[in-house]
Amino acid sequence: MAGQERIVVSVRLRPVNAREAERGDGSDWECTGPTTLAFRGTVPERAMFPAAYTYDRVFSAECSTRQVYEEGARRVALSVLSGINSSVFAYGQTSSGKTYTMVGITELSMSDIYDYIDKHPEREFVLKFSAMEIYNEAVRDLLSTDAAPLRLLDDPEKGTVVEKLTEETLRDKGHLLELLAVCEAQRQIGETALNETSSRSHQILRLTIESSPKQFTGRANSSTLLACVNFVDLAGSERASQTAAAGMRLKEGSHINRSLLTLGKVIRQLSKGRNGHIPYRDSKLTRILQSSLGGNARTAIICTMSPAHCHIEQSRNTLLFANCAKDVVTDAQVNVVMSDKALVKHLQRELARLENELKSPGSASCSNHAEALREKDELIKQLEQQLKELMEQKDTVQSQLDSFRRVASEGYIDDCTSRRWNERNWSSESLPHNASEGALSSSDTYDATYEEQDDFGSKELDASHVCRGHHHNPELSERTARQHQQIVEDQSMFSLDPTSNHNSESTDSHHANKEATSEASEEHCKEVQCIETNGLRRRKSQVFSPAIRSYADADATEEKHGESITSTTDNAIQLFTCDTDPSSDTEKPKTDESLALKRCVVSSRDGVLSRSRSCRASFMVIPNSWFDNSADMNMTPPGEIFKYSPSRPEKVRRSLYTENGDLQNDLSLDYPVVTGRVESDEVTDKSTCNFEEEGITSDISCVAETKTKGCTVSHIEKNEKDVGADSSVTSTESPSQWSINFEKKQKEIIELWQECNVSLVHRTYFFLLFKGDKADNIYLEVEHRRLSFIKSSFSAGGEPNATVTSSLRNLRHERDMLYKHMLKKLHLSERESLYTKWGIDLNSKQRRLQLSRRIWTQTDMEHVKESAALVTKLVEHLEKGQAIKEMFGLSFTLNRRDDRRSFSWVGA
Ligand SMILES: Nc1ncnc2c1ncn2[C@@H]1O[C@H](COP(=O)(O)OP(=O)(O)OP(=O)(O)O)[C@@H](O)[C@H]1O
Repeated sequence: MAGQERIVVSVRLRPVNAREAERGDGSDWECTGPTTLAFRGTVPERAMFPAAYTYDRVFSAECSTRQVYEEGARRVALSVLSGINSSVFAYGQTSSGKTYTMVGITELSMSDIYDYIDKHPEREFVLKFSAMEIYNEAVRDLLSTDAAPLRLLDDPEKGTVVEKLTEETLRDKGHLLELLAVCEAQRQIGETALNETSSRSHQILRLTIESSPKQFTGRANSSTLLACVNFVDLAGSERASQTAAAGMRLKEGSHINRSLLTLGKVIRQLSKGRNGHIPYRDSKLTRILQSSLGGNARTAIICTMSPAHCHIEQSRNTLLFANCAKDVVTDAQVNVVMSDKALVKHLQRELARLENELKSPGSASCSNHAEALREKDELIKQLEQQLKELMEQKDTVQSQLDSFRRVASEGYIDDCTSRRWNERNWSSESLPHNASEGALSSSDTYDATYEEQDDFGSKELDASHVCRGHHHNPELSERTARQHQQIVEDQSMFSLDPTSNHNSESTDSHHANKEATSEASEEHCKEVQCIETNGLRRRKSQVFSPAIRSYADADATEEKHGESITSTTDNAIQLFTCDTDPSSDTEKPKTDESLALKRCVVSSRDGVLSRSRSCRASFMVIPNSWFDNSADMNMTPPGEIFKYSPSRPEKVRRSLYTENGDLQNDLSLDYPVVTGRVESDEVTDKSTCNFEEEGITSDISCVAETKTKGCTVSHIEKNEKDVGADSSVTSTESPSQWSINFEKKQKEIIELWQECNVSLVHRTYFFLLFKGDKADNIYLEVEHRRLSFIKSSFSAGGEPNATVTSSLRNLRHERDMLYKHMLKKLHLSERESLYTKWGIDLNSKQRRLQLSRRIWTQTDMEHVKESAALVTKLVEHLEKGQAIKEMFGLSFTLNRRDDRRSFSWVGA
């Protein structure tokens, strides 16, 4: 588009004027082609000059000014519209037609420029016009009446500028014509011998054009173009002597020549290249036109000639000048105004436009804006309303949450805990000790509810809710029922909450444990609910031993207080509050809700089973349900579970077996059934292992050992003798048959453990505890049925349910816990040995994790034994209570006044 290019040089011959014709001075020049001018004259020195001259274009006398313009100047002149500076010169001797040509070219250019503007409405054009005259090396403003010469200033960016030069912004084309007329009038005109209207000055008409897009379409398209075009009508180039001027005219000629001579020098120098000094500053003319002469401009020079023979010398000079000019190279560039400036201008225009619109309220755009504002106002109102509603909902929920938390953390739990503790005290004081302990039925373990909620407070809340019977927020009933509906299906429903029946430190330790308990332990800390039947309660007092009667008496007392006993049908199942605080009689659950909550219950037909008093069980106790024949199972160390009283077995038997010696039908119910344990003080005192005296062992073996410490086996065996044929389960089997049955049952249980995702510690505990003793049959039987029930609940609905998911999660938590303990409990050598033994690459990553994931994953006996041994190893040296919290939330508490201490089955 632009760049280095040569000055466009053309030559125009004017016609022979009348004066020349009168002298018979014919034309010596002939345009032999569009670009060639040939000398046809006859002169002696002809051989010294070229016969033909070639330029970009030569125009004969017959050519019109329009043709000269279009073919010799138009492209250059209109470059200004593209942001390129341009200049059109007329060079020639006086009376050769310079003014005649330039006037025409200027007008035509202006016309084309306005046409262009009209054809480009998308852009905005600003035209400014200025005119100056260089006369006797003085610059004068042709648009000003002030004849004072103007100074030339050097601007770093613009180059040479004429100080205080008038610059008129053109309104339209007519305005321009007016100004041109003014310039014509202002130009110094002096009559010479050659040209009666000879221009004695150099005239420069300058049109500056700035254009920019009217609409802002991005910074890339927002550039403003700024350029100027100079129309230069030089004074005559003839020598001063030739003008026959004298005096004032002589002076004019010398100045004229000075500028012209400098112009010639500059052109000649430029034609040779830019290496040498270019004497721009030697004259006003060359200073002002510096950029047009070899600078950032596109230039056209039209050399005018008189064809008359008498002007042959001047004509040759003109042609020599033209020859030099055509070798001059300029470097035209598009002048782009900085985009930021253009942007500012655009924004200013946009601001002005908007201001105008605002001043005109009825305008369409203003109407649109008003509509938009109304819509936005509506939207804001709607959003504000929504926000208000949301805030109200938030406040409501927050209030409820606060209430729940308050109830859970302060009221219910504390009440519940204290009531439990009070109850224990109360029971201990008002009832024979074992009655209060034995009053709790292992059936509770099946009532264990497993809160699936993550929120500990919520769990606590519901726990307390159940514990307190119906001393609760009625709004929670439905929710609690739903939760229990799910919870009870969970394997963890067999969990017993370790916090429920803690020792004398229970309340404090409960809260302390709450904080210290890990997530896993929280998962394992579950609530249980106590459900029993009226029939059971009623028959209990008739069938059980005095100790039981004592308990029944306590129940009677409770009933007297209106507590939880629902007088419905025998089959009616009632939710029973865990903590039978007489003071909370009025807070007992309603029968309907009890029914809604029932899942794992003791049937009313199970009239011989002891009633449950314990509402809380912990994880490991479910299984323990079957040796948890004690109502205070969760307050009893594992070993004590087996401390059947010599005087009690019959009642135990009766609670487990029908009169025919068969297991109670309850054991074959769909609901898991647990046996009850009832102890008398006397029996307990005699049979219960004294953990303090004996120093409770700190590993799982203690359980087995305890079991064999004459607390259970001998009594059971004795019981069997007592019961005799009544115990069909065992009495009908020979030792060898029992051994076979045991292995078969054990194998099935192991399989069921795997299928039911039973706690690994429970498996270990159970596996190590029951190794084939004949008296264990009942436990095996109950465990088997319990697991069968769980398995059936797993597949209820034909697909895995939440219970399965929950059990798997718990199992994973337990594995994680074992994984964590590996590092603490196993030396590196032990671990490496285990890795090798269990087929884990010693170099593999997550070796411990792999190991934890493989424990109890198979059912072959070898794997089971190894798994049990490993689990035992991992949990054996735990600090007192730690296992409870972190693994099982299990605490067997010796709930005796003289032996109130927390006991973990994994060690004290
Ligand atoms: N191509 C042309 N056709 C017809 N007439 C012309 C042509 N060129 C010039 N003339 C006439 O010649 C006369 C002198 O022309 P002009 O004034 O333009 O010369 P000039 O070069 O400007 O002289 P000066 O330098 O003295 O001003 C004018 O009367 C003009 O009308």
